[in-house]
Amino acid sequence: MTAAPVLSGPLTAAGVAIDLRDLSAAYGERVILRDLTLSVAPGERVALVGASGGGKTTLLRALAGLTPTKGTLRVGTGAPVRTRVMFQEDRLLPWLGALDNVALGLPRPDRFRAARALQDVGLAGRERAYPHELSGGQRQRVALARALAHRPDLLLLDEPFGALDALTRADMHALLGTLLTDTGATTLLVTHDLEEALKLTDRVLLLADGRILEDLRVALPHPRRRTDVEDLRARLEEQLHGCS
Ligand SMILES: Nc1ncnc2c1ncn2[C@@H]1O[C@H](COP(=O)(O)OP(=O)(O)OP(=O)(O)O)[C@@H](O)[C@H]1O
Repeated sequence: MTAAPVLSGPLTAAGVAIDLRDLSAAYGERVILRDLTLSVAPGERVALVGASGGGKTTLLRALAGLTPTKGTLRVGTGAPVRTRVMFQEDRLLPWLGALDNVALGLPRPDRFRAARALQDVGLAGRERAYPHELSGGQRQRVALARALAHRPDLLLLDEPFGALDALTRADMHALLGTLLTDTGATTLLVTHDLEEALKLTDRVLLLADGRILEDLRVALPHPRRRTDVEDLRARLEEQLHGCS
């Protein structure tokens, strides 16, 4: 287990508000999101859970501007928004070392943030390591560092730990819990792991058939332990079974 580091000032960002009204999205004739209305406060951490095919990834893609939508979709106040997405696969470039992967796309004066971000995810000393020289968990740490080094206002996490074993995932939860508190980014996390949702976020949205069926606030202090979230998890599980 790596000690959870603390992000330094240069990596913090101002989260943005999200305002969706009657938002719909479709692939051809097939409607995926149906008249969604949702407000997310700046810096809020929200989990999207629900059965496969319910539209979670489509909603993330819409927020990243990658899926055409109808209705109102506002992210921030009109100024450019720094959005970063982290996926289940690390999507690192195999021919670049860890530091260069993190620095990719950063303006030259901001490159110092890459080393700092690697340090904050517990990979100081592995700057030159190529992706194939790192474990799956370490590669996801690099991917997380890459996202954070850009100081995102909006952080979109699409099942980022879905491919990791249970122990590595627990490590990543501890790490991400600390980093999210320090970054200030508005965060949306798509996950099938209810414990992950309840440990890391303050609000859990249950999405089914393109609609929000439940909007659950998690008013428990961080860091959260498994025992803290057990009741809520049972309630959510019931809801999930009810709509699958
Ligand atoms: N590019 C696409 N073209 C056509 N249909 C798509 C496309 N992407 C997704 N879909 C369909 O849209 C529906 C919603 O997909 P989406 O990935 O948003 O669901 P999800 O809730 O994230 O599912 P999962 O939990 O399995 O990742 C699915 O039925 C999927 O097959």
